[in-house]
Amino acid sequence: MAKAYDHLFKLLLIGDSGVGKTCLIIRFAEDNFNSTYISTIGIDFKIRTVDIEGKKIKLQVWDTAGQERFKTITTAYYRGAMGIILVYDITDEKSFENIQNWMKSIKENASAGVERLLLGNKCDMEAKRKVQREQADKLAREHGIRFFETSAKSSTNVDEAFSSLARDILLKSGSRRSGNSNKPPITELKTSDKKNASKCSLV
Ligand SMILES: Nc1nc2c(ncn2[C@@H]2O[C@H](COP(=O)(O)OP(=O)(O)OP(=O)(O)O)[C@@H](O)[C@H]2O)c(=O)[nH]1
Repeated sequence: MAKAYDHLFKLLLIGDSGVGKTCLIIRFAEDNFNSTYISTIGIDFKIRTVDIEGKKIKLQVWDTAGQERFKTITTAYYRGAMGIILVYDITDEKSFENIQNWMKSIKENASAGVERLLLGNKCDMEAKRKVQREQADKLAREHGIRFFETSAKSSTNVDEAFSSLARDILLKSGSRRSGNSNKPPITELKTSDKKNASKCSLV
């Protein structure tokens, strides 16, 4: 029997409580959204297989609780992750300021070569925006990582964000084997990101 996938990548979502980590995963894995807030207890995961560069990539996406009291449990899962998605809420400045602490937590707990991605979620709530796109763009550049504004509610950029991270992991694993890097530079993504940003603010 043919193998159902070519690669299995483990991804992890981290960020403050209430920024929308669970909703992003449910949108990505089940194409669904629920506005009732049920805070995650500990850790959970969902699976979706995507097609990238002709390869079937099975993504095992781990959802962590943002609440401080679960930190000991959740940080134990950092080590096994190949990609970590840092999420803040564009209507909550504190959740953006805390990204620096989440970055620190990655440094302390994750594997050295882990791919990171920054997401500003809830971009459907433009009227309540507190974090400007440019601020997050600057932070992402300082850390040399990609950045998307997303909405789990309107489905904006959710597939794009997960696929982009999976592609970077795939290219990295390929280049590790062949000794060269095919990863498009982060600046090359600017044009498409800008397009998505305007789409985002129109929602
Ligand atoms: N408007 C809007 N609301 C969202 C979006 N994503 C999540 N929410 C709402 O934000 C609240 C929190 O979402 P969750 O996905 O549970 O947040 P979380 O980050 O998993 O929270 P913890 O489990 O406590 O860490 C819920 O009421 C969601 O409906 C979004 O893109 N837009």
